[in-house]
Amino acid sequence: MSLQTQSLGVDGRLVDATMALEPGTVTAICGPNGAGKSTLLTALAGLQDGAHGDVVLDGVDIAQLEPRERARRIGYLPQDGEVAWDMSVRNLIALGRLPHGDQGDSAIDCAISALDLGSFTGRPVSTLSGGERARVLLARVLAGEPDWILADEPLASLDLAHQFTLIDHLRAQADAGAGVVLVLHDLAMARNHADRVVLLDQGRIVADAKPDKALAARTIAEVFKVNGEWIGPVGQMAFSCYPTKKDSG
Ligand SMILES: Nc1ncnc2c1ncn2[C@@H]1O[C@H](COP(=O)(O)OP(=O)(O)OP(=O)(O)O)[C@@H](O)[C@H]1O
Repeated sequence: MSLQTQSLGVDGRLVDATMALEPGTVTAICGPNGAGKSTLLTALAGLQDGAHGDVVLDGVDIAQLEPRERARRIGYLPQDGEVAWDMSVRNLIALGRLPHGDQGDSAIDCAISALDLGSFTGRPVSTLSGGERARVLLARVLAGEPDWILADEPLASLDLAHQFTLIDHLRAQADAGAGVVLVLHDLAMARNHADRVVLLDQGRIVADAKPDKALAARTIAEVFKVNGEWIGPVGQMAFSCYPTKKDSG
């Protein structure tokens, strides 16, 4: 169940990304705006136009996989998920079963419960708030029960309670053997909840290590140009930024 890349690149956007992702773990991809996080995640899903190099899933180049097989194995949530046409929440989530060609009621129910969507199932998607819609789109991915869950900023529009519910659920998926790869802007979420952080800057991997190493304060200062320090107990840390100096003149 390994997912590996070799010299993965997209001209002008991603350079020579080589890594081996582990099933059963949560990996966070972090970095400043424009660093190449979404490009890397999309390429990992085999969906990035113009990508060169290799993405290998269990020894097979994903470019060789039939799209339906690839979709069964890799669930991908893009950054700004669009809903092409209006339908009920349950029907949209059920689309996650398409690669399997079955109804998958228990998987759909499980995804609905994981994302706390029980009271929304009959609602048209067009009537949901942004955060509610984001949860539905993620539930569609989970309903497909993929081996790999690749999600681009899945926490971005969720309130605090739903962020933690989702992180707990993704951790449970990893504990059950799935590989979880998340683009995260929230460095504290990455530090506290990921097993590993891949840090990108200007299209290059500048760190690939356990969160405390990849997100050391010195590295954050170099990459994000923000000085500060980690505070709080392990597992509940926050990054406290130092005030920016202002010119007195
Ligand atoms: N379709 C495109 N064509 C050309 N360049 C693009 C395209 N999409 C993104 N880029 C550029 O590629 C680089 C990487 O973009 P990417 O979306 O991967 O960054 P990111 O790290 O996910 O950024 P953010 O945190 O802002 O979402 C950026 O410089 C971006 O402007």
